[in-house]
Amino acid sequence: MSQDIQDRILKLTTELNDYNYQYYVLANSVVSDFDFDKKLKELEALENEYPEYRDPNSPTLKVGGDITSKFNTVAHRWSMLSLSNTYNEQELRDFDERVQKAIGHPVDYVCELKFDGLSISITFENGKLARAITRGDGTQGDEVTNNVKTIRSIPHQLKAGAYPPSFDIRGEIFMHKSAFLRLNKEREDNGEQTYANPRNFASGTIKLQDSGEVAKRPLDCFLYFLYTENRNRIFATHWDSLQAVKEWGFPVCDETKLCTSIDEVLNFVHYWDIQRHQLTYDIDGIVIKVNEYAYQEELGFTAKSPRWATSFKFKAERVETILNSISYQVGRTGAVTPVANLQPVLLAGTTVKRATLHNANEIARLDLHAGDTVFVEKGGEIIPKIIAANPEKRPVDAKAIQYPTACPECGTTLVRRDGEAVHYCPNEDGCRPQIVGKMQHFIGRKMMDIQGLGKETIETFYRLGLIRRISDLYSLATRQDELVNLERFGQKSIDNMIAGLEKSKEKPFEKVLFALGIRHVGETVAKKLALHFKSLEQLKNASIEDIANVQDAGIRIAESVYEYLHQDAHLAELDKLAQYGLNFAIAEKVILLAGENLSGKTFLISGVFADFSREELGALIESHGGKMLSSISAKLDYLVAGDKMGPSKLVKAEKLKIPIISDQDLLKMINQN
Ligand SMILES: NC(=O)c1ccc[n+]([C@@H]2O[C@H](COP(=O)([O-])OP(=O)(O)OC[C@H]3O[C@@H](n4cnc5c(N)ncnc54)[C@H](O)[C@@H]3O)[C@@H](O)[C@H]2O)c1
Ligand SMILES: [Zn+2]
Repeated sequence: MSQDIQDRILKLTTELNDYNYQYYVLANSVVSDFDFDKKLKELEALENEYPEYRDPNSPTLKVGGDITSKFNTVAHRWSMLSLSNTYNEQELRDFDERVQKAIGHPVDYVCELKFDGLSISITFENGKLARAITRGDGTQGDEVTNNVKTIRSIPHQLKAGAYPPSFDIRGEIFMHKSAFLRLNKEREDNGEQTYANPRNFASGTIKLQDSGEVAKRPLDCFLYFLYTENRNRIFATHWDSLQAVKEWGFPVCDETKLCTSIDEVLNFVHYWDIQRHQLTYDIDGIVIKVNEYAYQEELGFTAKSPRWATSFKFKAERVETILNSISYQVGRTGAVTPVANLQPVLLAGTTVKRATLHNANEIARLDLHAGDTVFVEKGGEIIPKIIAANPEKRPVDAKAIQYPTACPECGTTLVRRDGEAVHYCPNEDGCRPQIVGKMQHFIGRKMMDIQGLGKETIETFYRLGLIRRISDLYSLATRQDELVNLERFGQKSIDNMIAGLEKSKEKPFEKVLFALGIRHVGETVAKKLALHFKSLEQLKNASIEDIANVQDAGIRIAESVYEYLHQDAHLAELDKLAQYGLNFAIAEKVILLAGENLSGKTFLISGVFADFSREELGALIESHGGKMLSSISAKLDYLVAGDKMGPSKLVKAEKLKIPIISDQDLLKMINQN
């Protein structure tokens, strides 16, 4: 018996420590929060009964750590703890009773949304953002100041005001659902790994080493705790401190409420359990904090969390439905994605018909059988996910789902590389979705941005046998006689398309590299490779190691690029594209000038310029440490204006008194000593 208990404790400890590592360090959820918390509570109960078996490293004793070796480790001035949690009302009432008993009478509570992101502690010295540190193990964390500075809602410098000379402010960094969906889709299209929910995306982003990349992924932040010396001499309550920090310029969530009874707290909880689906970001519960600082001190802390606060966590909505079938979709990089087709069912306000299954591992992990009844949840409240099959409802003789061995589109045997979870169809030149997908990717707005040519036209041209590979697009100019006979394709459309193709030849090397659609090469990787190697010739001569050494590139990307550039068919295609005049090297003027003169300044480019494309100017600014903004706001330092700038931009810039400069002024700034 006691051996059983010891084994169970050991098993739970190991499992939970592993989930923590996956969650905090790798930004990955292997189990649902509910199941994690259930196991943690089971372990806690066992340890209380049999303290002799408690592991000193038990997850019940410590805050899950996110410390990595990538950043400086910095100590917190005030330790940064977790929060106790509950999934039911009675436990919330028990919490209130414990508080009342300790204090001797009812108290006020501040109710806040529990933002589902990662916590951050930001130090301000004399009104200036000095440091930002992740929670880490609660005592010390990773210093990610530069990354946090890219978050627009966080001020870098406070306006003069009545704030203490030195204080820490804590809050949650998160990503809005719309940004998550957009960025994840881009990653999927590029054959890059996707994130399961906005929380994982946000925490993966804050741990990137390249702040430039962080800046491209819009993060947001709400602040909810103030710490400073002698805080309770400045404010009597948490509520008062929140009102003050809002005035100092910090983003504080408006949906925060002061409640005078536990019933009022429960009303707030019930309201948000329904209304949370309307928010533009995810919350996973409600945080309840004792308002009065004096009472907080009276109540104190456990090893892991304050006794004066707790959280009520919402259970992810879960429904049962039937797995009708699985479709296998082939993407443009050849990656095969299994998708579950479900009996339509209502979940968190929308009808769910399909759920992603990621890859063969996921199907095996769920042990899916044909016709299974499955539990479906909305992961991060957005993407439906199959959590488990219900074996009790499995039809007799149901067969386990077998992952296909051949491509559903072209019949080629699928391959799966060592260490990769995804199956690929290797038939790059003969598999329709890959051929068409690659050409559609090539013409995209962020790639070659070819005007006058759309995805459907590509599909049609392919069907008619006019184009089979990217280079065929550039041959269309000399084959107009074949085009004029096409239905619904007049001379004007042809002219537009040819002009669009011609214009695309000006696109810089980095865009061409991205547009080729090499597996795992997204926009940022392409840019880094282009800047580092400067030309296709040099990239071709690079070893896998050389490529992997480029910042954040990594071995998987390096292997993919290397392989691509060592296949005859690709080389022949690249030769043709070079003959058509596409850029396969970085323009020299950009390289020669690289420096730091624009460091810390923000720019927006508008209008057209005689000597530069807008992209060249943007690259020039970035290569000298400047930052590009996408709209005019008070954060903008300079508007670089060319001819034909939109009048509304001009008016807005003038209103905000933003200096308007020419491309020549910009060059002067860059070249000054
Ligand atoms: N699914 C998994 O694999 C897995 C693994 C580890 C942890 N988890 C989940 O994470 C929990 C433990 O994580 P945790 O310690 O960060 O606890 P938590 O996320 O349950 O609660 C504490 C955190 O809430 C956040 N928070 C959001 N809004 C807040 C507000 N208004 N005021 C104060 N804090 C606010 C803060 O970041 C704080 O650190 C577990 O209980 C589990 O649910 C899941
Ligand atoms: Zn195929």
